[in-house]
Amino acid sequence: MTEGGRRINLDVRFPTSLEQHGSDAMHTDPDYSAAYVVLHTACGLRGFGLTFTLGKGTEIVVLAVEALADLVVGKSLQDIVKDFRGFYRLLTSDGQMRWLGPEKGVIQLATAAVLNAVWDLWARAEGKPLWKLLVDMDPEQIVSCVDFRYITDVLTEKEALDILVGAQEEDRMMKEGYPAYTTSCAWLGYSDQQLKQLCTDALKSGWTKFKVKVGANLDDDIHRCRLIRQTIGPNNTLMIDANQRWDVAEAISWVTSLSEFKPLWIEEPTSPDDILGHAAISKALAPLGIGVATGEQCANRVMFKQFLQASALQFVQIDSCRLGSVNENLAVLLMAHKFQVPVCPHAGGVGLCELVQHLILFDYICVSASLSNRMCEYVDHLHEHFTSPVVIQNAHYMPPKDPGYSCEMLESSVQRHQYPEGDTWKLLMNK
Ligand SMILES: C[C@H](O)[C@@H](O)CC(=O)C(=O)O
Ligand SMILES: [Mg+2]
Repeated sequence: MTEGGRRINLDVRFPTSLEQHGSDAMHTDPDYSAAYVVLHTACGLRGFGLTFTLGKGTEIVVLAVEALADLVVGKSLQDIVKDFRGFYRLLTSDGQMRWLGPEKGVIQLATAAVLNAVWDLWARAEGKPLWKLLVDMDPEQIVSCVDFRYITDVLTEKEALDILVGAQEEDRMMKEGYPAYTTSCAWLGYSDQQLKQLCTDALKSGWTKFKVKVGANLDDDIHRCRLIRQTIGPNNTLMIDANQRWDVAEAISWVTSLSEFKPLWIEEPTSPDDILGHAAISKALAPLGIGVATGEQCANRVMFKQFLQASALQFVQIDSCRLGSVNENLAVLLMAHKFQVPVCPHAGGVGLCELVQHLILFDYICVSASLSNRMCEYVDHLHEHFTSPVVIQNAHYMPPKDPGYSCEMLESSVQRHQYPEGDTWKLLMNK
C-alpha cells in the first residue's frame, strides 16, 4: 500500500441534522459523517473504506486512522490476506496503541475504516463484490480471517468450520434479494404529518416492517406508536428503538406501556455495555412477546459473546463499522449461529447499508440459510453519494454486482462535504 503523495484519510460530513434525519432520543442532531480511507497500491488499484460517525469528533477518528497507517503503508495486499488474522491482530494488538482500546472506542472505529478499505481492495483485485468473494472462499480461508482470541470458550475453529457448510441458495438471493425494514419513516425529530406521509408512501412501495424511535417522552411515544400502528395496520411489523435512553427498570416499565402496539423488539433499551441489564430486560419482556435487539454500539466479539451467553438479546445487530470490519463480523455471525439467535444488521448511518448488505448475504448463503425473524435495516439517506449505491426492490436488498465493498464515494461528493473546507460547510458556516 502506498500513500502516493495523496492524503488517504478524510473527514466527510453531511448536514443531516438540518432536517432531523437520523435523530433519536440520545442523538438529537446527528450529522451523518465518515472517516473515509483510500488505499493506493503500487499497481494503481484503490481500496475504499469508511467508518461511520455523527459529526463532531470525526477528526479524532481521522487522527486514529493516521496512527494506524504505518501498519498498512508499505505492505502488499497479498501479504495481508495471506495471513489476515495476523494482520487483524497487528492492528488491534499493537503494543502501544492497544492501550487506546483495546478493540473498542475511537481506535476500533479507525480499525474498521482501515480494514474495510483492505477488504474493498481485495474484492476489487478479485473482480467480485465482497459478498461473492466471501461466498467463494473455502471455509478454511474464511476461518483464517477470524481472530478467535477470547471466544474459544464458545466457538472453536473446528466448530466454525463445521458451521460453514458451503454455498446454499445463492440463486434465491439473486432473484428475491434479502428482506429489509425501514427506519426512515420515523426518526424522532419528524412531525406527525411527516410520519404519516412517509409510512403511507413506504407502504405503497412494498415496505412491511417499520422501526420507530422512542424514549424521549412516554406520552409522545404512545401517540407516535399509535399513529404508526394505525397507518401500517395490525399485520405489518413494528420495532421500537430507544438508543440507550433508560435505566433497566425504567426500560421495562416504559416498554410495557408500549406493548399494546405489539413491537417485535425494543432496541438498545439501556447502556450498550450493560449485558446483565439487557438480560433482565429480555427476561421481563419475554412474556409480552417483545425481544431485545442490540449491537450498533457493541464494539467487539467479546461483548457479543457475553450478550449471547447471558441470553441478553434476541436479535443480533452487527455493524460493519463498529466491529473490526469483516474479520470481526464473521466471528459474530458464527457465534450468533451457534446460539441460534437471528442476525438483523444495523444500517442507520451513511454508507452502512452499502456495506452491511454484503455481510448479511454471506450470512444467509453460507451460515444461517434462514430468513426466519431476519431482516436488514434500510435508511433512505445519502445513497446518491456512492458510486455503487444499494439497490432496493420491493423492500429487499438486491445483491450488489460491482467489484468491491460498495463504499467508494463520488469524488465530487467527497470534495463538497469534506469538513470544514468543502463548499457545503463553507456555505453553512457563512450563513
Ligand atoms: C444516530 C443514528 O441515526 C441512530 O439513531 C441509528 C440507529 O439507532 C438505528 O438505525 O438503529
Ligand atoms: Mg438503533
